[in-house]
Amino acid sequence: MTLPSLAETTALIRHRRSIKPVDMDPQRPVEAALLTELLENATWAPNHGMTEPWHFHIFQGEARQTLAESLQNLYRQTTPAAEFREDKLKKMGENPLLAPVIVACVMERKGGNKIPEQEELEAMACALQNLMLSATAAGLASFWSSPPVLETPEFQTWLGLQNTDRCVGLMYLGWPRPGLSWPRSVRQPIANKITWHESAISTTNPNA
Ligand SMILES: Cc1cc2nc3c(=O)[nH]c(=O)nc-3n(C[C@H](O)[C@H](O)[C@H](O)COP(=O)(O)O)c2cc1C
Repeated sequence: MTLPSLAETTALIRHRRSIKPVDMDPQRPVEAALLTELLENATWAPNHGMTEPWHFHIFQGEARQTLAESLQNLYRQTTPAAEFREDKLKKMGENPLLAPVIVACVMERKGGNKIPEQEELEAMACALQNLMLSATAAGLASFWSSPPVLETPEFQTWLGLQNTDRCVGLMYLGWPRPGLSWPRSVRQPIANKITWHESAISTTNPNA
């Protein structure tokens, strides 16, 4: 097996962008075999205790309309009046119809008393990054959306989740619409984010 070089891996990681559903081609399907491969790659994420806490609910075809209507109904039902926004409601109805596939990514709690929930959520984030990088490598656009409605008991009931499960996001996947210019992004210089520890330092608390 030939592994991608570091330069190729770097290029893939830096090429991945959040591409909104409006920039996807809703007419062009994502083949089931490809989608399955991407989701299988997601499951190769690190996970403490090998609990493999993921479950993926795939919405495509007419199921997207059901998802859109349900998101809108749940948003109306669960959003406090002071936070309610017409533009958000509209997007919830539109977005699922703009992408050919939406994957509701669920953390199914498996760790019991041994593995903290936080660690199973962290494993989910690793899985979603695997999914987005694999999608990017295949030429697909991806977008991780996490509207607060996903955290409501009403949404959990609608999707048939246990109350210990958490839907960490809706992953929109699709082919980029023809003519899309791939968005650019920036990151802060890495030097701002690193502290090197090399010389001997005191092992006692200097403030003690
Ligand atoms: C946990 C998580 C949740 C996110 N939820 C949303 C979201 O609800 N809406 C949104 O516009 N972007 C969301 N994003 C995408 C970020 O906005 C995006 O990653 C960021 O702007 C950097 O852009 P890039 O992905 O192109 O590098 C989410 C990302 C993560 C990791």
